[in-house]
This record gives sequence, C-alpha cells and structure tokens, in this order.
Amino acid sequence: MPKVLISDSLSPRAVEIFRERGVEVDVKTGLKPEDLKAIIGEYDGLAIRSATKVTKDVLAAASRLKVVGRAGIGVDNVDIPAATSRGVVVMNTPFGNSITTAEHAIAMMFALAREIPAANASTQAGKWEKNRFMGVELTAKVLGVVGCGNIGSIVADRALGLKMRVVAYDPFLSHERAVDLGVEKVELDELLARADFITLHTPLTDGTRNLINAESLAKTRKGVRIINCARGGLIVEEDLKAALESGHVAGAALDVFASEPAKDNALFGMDQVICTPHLGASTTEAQENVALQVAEQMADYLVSGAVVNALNMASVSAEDAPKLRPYMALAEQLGSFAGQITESGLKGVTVEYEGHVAELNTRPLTALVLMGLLRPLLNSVNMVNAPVIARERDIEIAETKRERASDYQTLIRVIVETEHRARSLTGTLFGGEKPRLVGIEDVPIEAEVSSHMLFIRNEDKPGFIGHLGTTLGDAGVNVATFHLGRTAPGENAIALVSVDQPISDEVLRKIEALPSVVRAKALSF
Ligand SMILES: NC(=O)C1=CN([C@@H]2O[C@H](COP(=O)(O)OP(=O)(O)OC[C@H]3O[C@@H](n4cnc5c(N)ncnc54)[C@H](O)[C@@H]3O)[C@@H](O)[C@H]2O)C=CC1
Ligand SMILES: O=C(O)C(=O)COP(=O)(O)O
Repeated sequence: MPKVLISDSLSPRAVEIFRERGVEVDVKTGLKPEDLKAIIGEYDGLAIRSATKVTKDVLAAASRLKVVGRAGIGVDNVDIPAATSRGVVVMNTPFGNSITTAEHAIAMMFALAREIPAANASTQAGKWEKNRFMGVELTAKVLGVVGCGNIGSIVADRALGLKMRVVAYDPFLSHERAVDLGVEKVELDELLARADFITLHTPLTDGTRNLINAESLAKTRKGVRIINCARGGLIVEEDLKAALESGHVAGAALDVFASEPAKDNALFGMDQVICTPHLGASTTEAQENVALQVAEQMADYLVSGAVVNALNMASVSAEDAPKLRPYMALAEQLGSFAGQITESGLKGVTVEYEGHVAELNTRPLTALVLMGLLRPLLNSVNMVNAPVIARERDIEIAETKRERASDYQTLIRVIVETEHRARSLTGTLFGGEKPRLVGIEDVPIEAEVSSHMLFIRNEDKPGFIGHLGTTLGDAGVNVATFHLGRTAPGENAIALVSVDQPISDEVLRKIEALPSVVRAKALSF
C-alpha cells in the first residue's frame, strides 16, 4: 500500500481521501529539515503547503518518493529540477485557492485605502481619533496588476467592479485576453508610472525576484500603495522601507515576506505597513478545495498512474491510465532496444503512433520511449526527466499519429536518427496487452522481448542457424526462443534470440566471427 506524509497543516479531508483511496497516511507538521530528511525515505508521497522546503537534500534522502503534492499554487519551496532528475512528479492545485487569494488582495487594498488596521487598534484603545484617519477612494483610481494569470485576473475583475481602472503588465497576457478581461495591457514602466495601487501576482522565479526595488520604486507615482499577496522575494524589503520612510510610497500591505515565518522584519512596526502572516489562501473554502484536490491527485497517481496538474510531467487522465499501461511497457522496450543498438550520437527521435494507440494521450509514451532510449547512456534517466534530458542534448523529438490502422490494429514505431543513419523499430500489443516486436528496420519479425537477448544482422545463407546454435551450445548458453526475419530470400536477415543468461563478450566475439554474421549485439531488458 503506498504511504504518504502530510508535512504541513492540511484540511482533515485530505487524510480521509487518502484512506478512502487505499493510501496509508501520516501527518507530521512542523518538522525541522533534518527531521524530514530522517523520515522521508519511508514515503511514496509528500503533501505540503508553503512551509515545508523540499530541497535537493531532502529529495536525495527520499528513496521511495514518487510524488510531491502542493496543496496550493506556488511551488517555489520545491526544487523542481532536483525532483525531476530523481523522477519525482511535482503537482499543485492551480485553481483551488485563487479566488480566496484574490479576495485577500482586495481586502488588503481596502485596508490600505482606509487604514483599517490602525483605525481599529486606535479605536479599541479608546482614542477615537476621527481626524487622524483620512482615507482615499478607490473609484476611478488606477490599479496596476503585475502578473495577470489566474489570481491577477480575478483581482482585475473585482477591481473593475469597484469602478477602478485596471492596467496590467504580464508578458504572457495576449491583447485578446486583456480585452476580454477589460484591462489595459501595458509595459512595466508604464504601469509603475500610472498606478495608484500596485498589486503583485506573479510566481517567484529568477525573472521576478526583486522586481520591486529602488529603481522600479523610483518610477512609481508619489503616494502609490503596494500590495503583495504573491511572494516576499518579489520585493526588496529594504528598498521598500526606504521609499516608505521618504513618503514616496504611501503604504504597503504585505501577506508574504522574503523570509518566512517572518517573526522579525525590517518593515514591521511602520505605521503605513499592514501585514498578515501568509493568509492569502487561508479560508475554509480554499483549504477544503486544495486539500481535497491534492489528495485525489496524489492518490490517483500512486494507485493508478493518473497524472493531473503536474509541473514536470505530461498529464495522464484516470480514464487513460489503465489503457496506457500495456503500451507503456511496449514504449519502454522499443526505446530501450533502439538505445542499445544505436552506437553513434543521437540526433532525433520520431515516434509514430498508428491505430488504437493514436487515440490515446501519447505524450507519456513518448517520454517512456526516450527513457528507454537514453538509459543505456545515463543511469539516472526516468520517465519524468527523459524529455528534459533529450532536449538538453539537442535531440529532436517528434510524434506523429495516424488513427487508421495498417496491418496491425495498433502500432508504435520508433525511428532513431543518428549522425550516420536512421533505424526503426516497430511494436504492437497482442491480445490488447502483450507487447510484441513486429519490425526491426525493414525486416518483419514477431518476437517477445525478454531479459537477455541476442540481436544479429546476417546474410540469409544456409548454415547460419546451425553455426549459431553450436556456438551458443558450446558456451553453455540456453536458447529460450529463436526468431528469424528477412526482407526477401537471400537478402537482409535478422535473428533475435532470447537466452536464459547474459551473453559474455567472449561469446559475442565468437558469434561475430561466424560466417554470414554482419553484426551481433547482446541486449538486456
Ligand atoms: N499569498 C498566498 O497565500 C498565495 C500566493 N500565491 C502566489 O500567487 C502566484 C500567482 O498565482 P496564479 O495567479 O495562480 O498563477 P498563474 O500562473 O495563473 O499567473 C501568474 C502570472 O504571472 C505572469 N508572469 C510570469 N512572469 C512574469 C513577469 N516577469 N512579469 C509579469 N508577469 C509575469 C505569468 O504570465 C502568469 O500569467 C503564485 O505563484 C503564488 O506564488 C498563490 C496562492 C496563495
Ligand atoms: O498556494 C500558494 O501559493 C500559497 O502561497 C498558499 O500558501 P499556504 O498553502 O497557505 O502556505
């Protein structure tokens, strides 16, 4: 039974769902990094929010880990490249808390405009300072939305409802989408120059880190108010402090901080600053949503292989997962076979899907072909990192699909291009589930892949089988199955032999020296 650790505070619905789906679950929150490292080796899945840091170190200790599930959106606390290279799928719940977080940003904007937290504290202290608090109206003010994705666009929609004018900076926002949303798409400098309020909604990446700094603040209007419900690292806190002290920035409302938990921060204690402890996603509704979604997604992956909302792997629906399973074995075998007979540098791989298989989501199958292909070169390759590694090595990857079947009802063909030539391998499923090789280059064959195999290209001449049988027999190698194929009598031929034990280099050399043998290769699967 797969076992999952929940290491941040999640709604109890998550535990219920894991158990209902046949996944064992432990809840251990507030673990120190070394404590997490000490126990992570026991688990197949790790469910987190923003507090747990899934570092390279933690992943190195996670020998069984298959999936990290983020009950929420931001995954900057997960080392995704390290997870990818270890074959760990990282998933999040991209929509479950977006409305709630957008509402928090709007609440922060009102709180800033009317100084509600300070007015509350003063009133409850019995001061009745009616003349101290003079707010600003939101109507007709310009709201600058930096990052107009899921949350940014909900914020924009709410702000338009408040009769604000909304300008948005987001390099990936199309003009059509901007028009649909009713926002004006602008460049960052224009947003900075025009906005009365600026609200941040980008992920924290190398491209967005320190986006709000002394230089960008200098381009803003005097009296601007800044809201950050995205990630602390988007703002250089010291620069914001200086701009608040000088009076250039009138106020800042911050839900997130460069270092969290933020128990001590340069911006604390300033009159114009409003803080909440990373509460953007903290509503009953959002927490139910994300806990339920993450538990369902992780359990589906661990139990049936379905992949939804993964950040480092192609999706596989729960409906497709059982249909794909027999093809997964075939795809890996074809890739592995191709990898083992390919001796020079790989330039490109084309995977052709024909018949039934072409109706499925074939991206995971292509990932498995690549995994099989690259494994003879790299031990650490897996289904998750194979496409990344192939791209890093400039291997061109192509997929083609033909839904109409040819001789077989379903077929996968892998064509591998090297500097010197192209080779193809074709396979099908017998009885809907048994992988079979049905073609090696232009030679038809019908063979099952087994642990140890001998692949021979030979001239189609009498005597070959006898010589080969004697050589294997003399070496004490037992033949399990023997398959032959040829293009036409007397022409190109291949032999594919399953043997019960690995073939030594010495035996291989003897086979290569036999008359009629063009090339021989020992394969293992
Ligand atoms: N305070 C909290 O509790 C919460 C914070 N968040 C944060 O909010 C972030 C945004 O969430 P979503 O809107 O769901 O993500 P999203 O992926 O839907 O939108 C992010 C947008 O930022 C844009 N973007 C990327 N780089 C940019 C750049 N350099 N300049 C301008 N725009 C850029 C993207 O094109 C995208 O449209 C999350 O990554 C997370 O860090 C999310 C949920 C709760
Ligand atoms: O979903 C996100 O990105 C958030 O920042 C929410 O964080 P949390 O789950 O409340 O720790």
